[in-house]
This record gives sequence, structure tokens and C-alpha cells, in this order.
Amino acid sequence: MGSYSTSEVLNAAAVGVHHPALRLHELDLKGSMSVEELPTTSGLENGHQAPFVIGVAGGASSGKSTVCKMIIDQLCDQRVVVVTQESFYYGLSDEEMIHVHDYNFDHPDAFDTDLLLSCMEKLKHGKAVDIPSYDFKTHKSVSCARKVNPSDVIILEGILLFHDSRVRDLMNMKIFVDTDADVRLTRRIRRDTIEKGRDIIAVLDQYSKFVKTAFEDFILPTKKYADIIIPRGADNSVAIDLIVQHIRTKLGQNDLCKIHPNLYVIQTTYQIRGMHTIIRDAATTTHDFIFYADRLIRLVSMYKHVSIFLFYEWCLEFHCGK
Ligand SMILES: Nc1ncnc2c1ncn2[C@@H]1O[C@H](COP(=O)(O)OP(=O)(O)O)[C@@H](O)[C@H]1O
Ligand SMILES: Nc1ccn([C@@H]2O[C@H](COP(=O)(O)O)[C@@H](O)[C@H]2O)c(=O)n1
Repeated sequence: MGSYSTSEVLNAAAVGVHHPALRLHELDLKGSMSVEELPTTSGLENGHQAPFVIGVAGGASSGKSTVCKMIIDQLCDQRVVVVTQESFYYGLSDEEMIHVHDYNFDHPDAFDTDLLLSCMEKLKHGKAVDIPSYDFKTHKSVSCARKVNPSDVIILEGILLFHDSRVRDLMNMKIFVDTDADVRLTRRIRRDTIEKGRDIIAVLDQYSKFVKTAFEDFILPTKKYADIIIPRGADNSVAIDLIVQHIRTKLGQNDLCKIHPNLYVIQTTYQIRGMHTIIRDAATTTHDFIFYADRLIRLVSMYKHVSIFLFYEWCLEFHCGK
């Protein structure tokens, strides 16, 4: 990597937030990189701009909704909608209601993930959808669904959002809110007793029987899928500022695409950021500059949807008869 230490390139690429997705193998800039793999921000193929989808997962009462609210407040000039995973809880049957204390609301099977996927598919394609409303008192969906209109940004929030790969694949950015277990439990007791009117013994029973185990078995293992981990949740305003900054950059690119319909913006990857860092550095050797500049130009000129270079077939006949 020429005269660059790993930490220099890492510093240039990382944005300051704990970023588990940044791995050394991604900095193998000279390795093969398929142009086909590079997405663009242009949504021209289907005539509308695909929304920027953010997934926010983490334990119950970790502060997910509060983090979402802070992001929305800062993105005040954008159309943002929040879709919560809890809207997709299966309603309990009469039989299940009798044994409600034995029902595991923290298991992946408690959610109608197929319905969530179909709602998200519609939203992603610019269609309004009816999102079910869930009642934590009756443990059932209520009849008045919530109409959600297509937006620039969709925030998907819920404890088990990173569990199913089909749901993860919908997301442009995955955030895990990482709050200590004792803080989560304290907040849960306060919320469930005061806001949901539940009995404290039942809250503690549910926690030790299902919530704690499900966190360890299903939620914590999905932390590895996160692009960004926010320690301390909403208290971490630095992380939230950086996330909002990143979203603004992405949305800015979408805006450019709206103004210039023939503009394709190749989405930044760590490889691209690393190459930019290298070619901008005055200490870069001529050889490295040519190598990385060439790679960057190739990415632009070879992109499968960008027909900026027209090719004509010519048949040349030489005097010698060839
Ligand atoms: N940083 C914080 N400091 C104090 N209380 C908080 C903080 N973040 C969240 N809370 C409170 O904790 C409870 C759970 O937070 P919430 O954002 O709803 O978590 P989640 O969506 O993960 O269940 C709420 O009553 C909320 O007001
Ligand atoms: N009828 C229900 C449904 C869910 N829960 C609990 O809610 C928690 C998830 O919600 P957050 O807002 O905290 O993410 C989860 O731990 C379920 O146990 C419930 O108690 N009753």
C-alpha cells in the first residue's frame, strides 16, 4: 500500500463512530473489485428514487425509539417515516391469551416477518401502505391501521430486525443500540409498570423467563451485522450527529440525481474512499497515483449502466488485402 500505514487509511475511512463493518480485508485496494457490485444512487430504472432505509436494532428498552426520534429531529427538512417491528407482532389467540405469561414475545417467531417484508417492498417502490397497529394491553392488532406514505428515509426499528437476512438486505444502514443490561431492565420496569400498567412481579418474571435469554440467544448475536454500534444509546449525541451527517450526504446525492436525471453517483465503499485518500496525498508515489487513479476511472467508465462511451464496430481493410 505504498507509503501508507493501515491506521492512516483507517483514519481516513472511519467516521469516528464504532464501526465494526470496517475490516482490514476491505482495504485490500489492489485486490479484484467487481464493478457489477457497485450500486449507484440513481433510481431511474423504475422512475423514482429508492428511499434510504435505516435499521435500528438492540435490546428492549435500550433506547431505540429515542435514538430514532433524535435522528428524525435532526433530519427536519427530509420526509422520514418510522416503521416499528412491534406493529408486526402476531395477535394472540384466545388459547394463548389464557397462558399469556408463557408466551415469548422476544422470540423471532412472534413476528409476522412476511407481512413486514411485503409492506417494506411497497414503501421502497414508492407506494403508500397500511401498517398494522399493535396493542400491548390486548396483545392483538387493533383495527385502525396506520397509513404510511413513501418517504426519502424509512427508519425500521425493533429488537429483532437484524435476525432475518431478508429484512437486513432491505437496509442501507444498520445501527445497533448497545445499552447495558441493568439500564435496560431498570427502564423496562419503569415503562411496563407506569406506561403499560403491568405488575412488577410479572415484569420481572417475563424478564428472567424470556427477555434476558432471548437477548443473549437472538438479539446480541445480530450485533455483528450492524454498520454502526451506538454505546449508551441516546446519550451518545456524537454518534447520532455523525449518523445524521452520513444520511444527509446520501440524500444529497439523491437530490443531485433528481436535478440531473442522467447522473449516476457510484456509492462510496471503503475501497473507493481509500483510493481517494491515496491519490489526494502529496506523498503518494507517481506509480501509486497512476495505479489508483486508473482504478477509479475504470470504475466510472465500466459501470454497467453508464453508457458514456459509445462503441462502433469498424471493419478496416488494408491495401495488402488484410
Ligand atoms: N438516554 C436515556 N436516558 C434516560 N432515559 C432514556 C434514555 N433513552 C431512553 N430512555 C427512556 O427509556 C425508556 C425506553 O426507551 P426507548 O427509546 O423507548 O427504548 P426502546 O425503543 O429500545 O424500547 C423510555 O421511557 C425512554 O424515555
Ligand atoms: N404484547 C407484548 C409485546 C411485546 N412485549 C415486549 O416488548 C419488548 C419489545 O419492545 P421494545 O419497544 O422494548 O423494543 C419485548 O422485549 C417484549 O417482551 C410485551 O411485553 N408484550
